[in-house]
Amino acid sequence: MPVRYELIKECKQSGARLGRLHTPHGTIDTPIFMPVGTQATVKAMSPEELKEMGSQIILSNTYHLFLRPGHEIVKEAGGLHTFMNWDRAILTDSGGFQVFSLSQLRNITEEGVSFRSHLSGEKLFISPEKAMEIQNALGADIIMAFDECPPYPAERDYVKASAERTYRWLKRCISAHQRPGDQALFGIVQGGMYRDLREESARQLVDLDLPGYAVGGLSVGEPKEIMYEVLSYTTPLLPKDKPRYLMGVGSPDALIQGAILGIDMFDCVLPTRIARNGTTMTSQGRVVVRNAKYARDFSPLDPNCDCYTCRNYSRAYLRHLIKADEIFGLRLTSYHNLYFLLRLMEKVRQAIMEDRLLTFRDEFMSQYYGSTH
Ligand SMILES: COC(=O)c1ccc(CCNc2nc3cc4nc(N)[nH]c(=O)c4cc3[nH]2)cc1
Ligand SMILES: [Zn+2]
Repeated sequence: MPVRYELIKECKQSGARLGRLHTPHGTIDTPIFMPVGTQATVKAMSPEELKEMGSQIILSNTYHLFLRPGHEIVKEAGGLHTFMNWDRAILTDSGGFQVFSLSQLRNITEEGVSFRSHLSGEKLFISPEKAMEIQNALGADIIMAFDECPPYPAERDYVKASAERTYRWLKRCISAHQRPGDQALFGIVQGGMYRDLREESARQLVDLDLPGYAVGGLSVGEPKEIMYEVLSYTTPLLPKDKPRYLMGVGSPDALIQGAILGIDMFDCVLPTRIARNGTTMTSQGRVVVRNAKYARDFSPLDPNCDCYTCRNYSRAYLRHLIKADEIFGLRLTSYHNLYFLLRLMEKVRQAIMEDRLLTFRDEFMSQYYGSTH
């Protein structure tokens, strides 16, 4: 059993849970935020810095590593953990979503997806079997089924046919998985924004008794209220004794609301991507530190944060570095944003322990967004 979820406590105020995810590369306290390291590095962060801020699991991408440097090279290096010098847990996404969000000239058939590399333009093809071959070579502790994430909005007929094909692809992934003893394969619930299709997809996946379940097809441009509505009727269909992973989420409010709705795992490029243009998340809300108003602001980025960035540098200095396009600038803002979200999830876990997650949400929302909404 490569990955085992231990349910510690259910929140009395909401659908939130406190859990522990035991993996061959360490134990993860849930609910958890996973920093995204798409190309075998969390951009601008070293493994030591990620450990220092308390990260227990990071995400990498099959699509990107297949294109460059190629999964054979990573395998020859001894796998992703050795290649990137990360001895804690890793989850790899299966490439379905990335093919659609990154490459041109795509054609999707029962067999798989053909596309042109966004790097070289060469014609490539990924099938469920290929996605498993790549992920087995990379060696992540948790791997994702090869699926289609339908666009938003999408016609019901399209979403229905897509979800049915994704289910057939999942069975092919299970058959093609070469390392079920040390890599846990998670299924991905699809079905768009259609309740009956979501319920059917969840039922089919639960019948396969998988080690974990992701909710896919969300955070694709739909209003947050719709995402929350889909979660409110989907997560209760998933087994309590298995981890639930909401893909591609997210912002502080969505992390808290997702936990309230019973999600245990989250990932998003948001904190590191916005850091690179000088946008930071602080206890008082977003601070766009490249803004002229911080030119002479010698106070810390976040007075309530004890991270390396906030203990040693001023907003004026950060603004200067970002404006000067200095690499150290995006390192400092990335470090803080990741630290902020990892601490936020710690506070969420503490609130679940004390049965006061809804109260915590209201307090956080009024501080961060200036109102409870
Ligand atoms: C500044 O912020 C940003 O740049 C930024 C970019 C993208 C997202 C959204 C990411 N959303 C998302 N990632 C996803 C990854 C997925 N993977 C699979 N296999 N299947 C899915 O069904 C799926 C859905 C997703 N939805 C959020 C934020
Ligand atoms: Zn900080």
